[in-house]
Amino acid sequence: MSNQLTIALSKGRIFKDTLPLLKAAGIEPLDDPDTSRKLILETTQPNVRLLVVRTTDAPTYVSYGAADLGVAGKDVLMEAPSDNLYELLDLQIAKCRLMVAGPVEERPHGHRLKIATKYVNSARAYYAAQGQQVDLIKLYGSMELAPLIGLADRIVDLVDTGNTLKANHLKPLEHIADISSRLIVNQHAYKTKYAQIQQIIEKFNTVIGK
Ligand SMILES: Nc1ncnc2c1ncn2[C@@H]1O[C@H](COP(=O)(O)OP(=O)(O)OP(=O)(O)O)[C@@H](O)[C@H]1O
Ligand SMILES: O=P(O)(O)OC[C@H]1O[C@H](OP(=O)(O)OP(=O)(O)O)[C@H](O)[C@@H]1O
Repeated sequence: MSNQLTIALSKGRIFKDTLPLLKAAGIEPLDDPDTSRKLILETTQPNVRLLVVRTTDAPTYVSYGAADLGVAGKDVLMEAPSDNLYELLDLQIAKCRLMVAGPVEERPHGHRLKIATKYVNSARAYYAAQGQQVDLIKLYGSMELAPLIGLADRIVDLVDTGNTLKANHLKPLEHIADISSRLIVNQHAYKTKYAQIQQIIEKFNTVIGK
């Protein structure tokens, strides 16, 4: 049986915050994804490689078994649940909140609330639970722009420091969920590579929460 282990990570925040965890497990990439164009990174452990994927694609690679492990934000996992994977560990990295936000000075609106978001499924579930009918507008980024320009009344987006909201004359209104990144594993790989994965989890646990 192959002891090759493949881990899917997205560039940027998740990659940077996962590095200290990987390092504790003796895994260090041989290339820096910010400067290299390589999408498969070899590591200091010859049997471990990292895949550089888009944030929203990490669960897909793991779900299909193209990666054994991956790191994904809870926002991504909530928005598009995948089959064939387990959420193993809360890595306590990339922490933020999924929130409803709106203009500092709310304009009166005589219509159903228009909500712009890239998290349409999470937003739909949230408003359904509130018993509130809203119109959802799917965006892929720069959500904060929508209320400024009259495309929507409110947004559902991630908030950390609140600086992006503030810079755009918006304020947080309602808390939907606390978000952090999770270690996800393909269910089949978890069985066949159990000892190897368990070892990594133990090393990760020595760093988490410090
Ligand atoms: N401001 C933030 N503070 C802390 N964590 C955040 C923040 N914004 C996003 N995150 C978390 O980090 C994850 C990755 O976010 P990141 O900004 O690196 O990628 P992205 O912009 O969502 O993806 P892409 O650039 O591929 O479109 C998100 O899914 C979320 O869980
Ligand atoms: O409350 P704050 O600390 O300002 O963080 C919130 C911002 O962070 C995220 O964007 P990010 O910085 O990841 O940019 P991106 O969505 O363009 O990747 C999110 O979409 C918000 O815009």
